[in-house]
Amino acid sequence: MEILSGKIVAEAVKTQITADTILHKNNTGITPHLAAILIGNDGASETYVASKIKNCADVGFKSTLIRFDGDASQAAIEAAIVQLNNDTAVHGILVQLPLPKHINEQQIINLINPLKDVDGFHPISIGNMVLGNASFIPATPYGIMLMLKHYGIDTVGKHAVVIGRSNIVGRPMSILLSQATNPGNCTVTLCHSKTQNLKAICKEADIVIAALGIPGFLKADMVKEGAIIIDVGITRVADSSKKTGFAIKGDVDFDAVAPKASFITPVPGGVGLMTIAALLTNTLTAAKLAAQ
Ligand SMILES: Nc1nc2c(c(=O)[nH]1)N[C@@H](CN(C=O)c1ccc(C(=O)N[C@@H](CCC(=O)O)C(=O)O)cc1)CN2
Repeated sequence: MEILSGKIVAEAVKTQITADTILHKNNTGITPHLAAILIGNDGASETYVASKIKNCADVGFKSTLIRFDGDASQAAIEAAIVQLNNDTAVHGILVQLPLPKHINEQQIINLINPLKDVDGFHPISIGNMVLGNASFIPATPYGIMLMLKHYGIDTVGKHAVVIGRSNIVGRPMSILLSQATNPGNCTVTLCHSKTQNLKAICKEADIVIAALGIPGFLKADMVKEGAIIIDVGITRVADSSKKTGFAIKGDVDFDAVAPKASFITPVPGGVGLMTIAALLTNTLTAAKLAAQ
């Protein structure tokens, strides 16, 4: 069994981005610039956005954080997006999810200029991804693809089971793994809360992507010997032994599943870190596109 380290791969991706950013600055005089919108004060979202801002600085990007109170109006958030769309010094825009219940999420996403849609959530980005055209790929599935590639894992012809059909992870992951690339070229089964015989389906899988948000859901008796296990879960579970008061738990029962796996991602230190690395990759691409 080999652990797929998000820490190692994300560092490698960031080293490459740092070098490319220096080149881009030397050639164009332009510094890639990411704008992040954070609404409310959800603890996990605060952590992820803070990490995005820090990582931008690490690779030589500019970043701007725009904060709204949790009761901000749809109109106020939309006005901020329009302003960022019109700001030629900003290359990438993201709105941290989830949003407060009173905000229409799709309407917000639809408003982002697709050329600055570094989260890859805009319908144009999703459409291009499905068609196999150049596009911004949602950061978590993109990060997983970068990780599989880094470790030289051959996925061609393999049966991949994706558990979870969210627009930001499961659904795009199923599309990417089905594309005629390597990683890719998988036969994909996309499972969700209404799937029958989930255990039997998982047991058939050469690759399992667990992205359902239930800590420890994937047990050892649900996976076959030698399977590749990718854990997308990042649930905060109360843990008084931690300074923070919580532990981060994946969707995989790691200790029980790891001995059966050929490769497995840890939580923390796996897919989460790749999400940030992929976002940086998309932001540099957006800056390069703007300079053309
Ligand atoms: N606008 C977006 N919102 C959300 C996305 C996204 O891609 N775009 N994905 C997730 C959250 N997410 C990024 O925003 C994210 C999740 C996890 C991590 C990460 O680094 N995890 C670490 C642990 C960090 C910690 O909690 O201490 C790890 O797994 O090692 C980064 C980004 C939902 N929202």
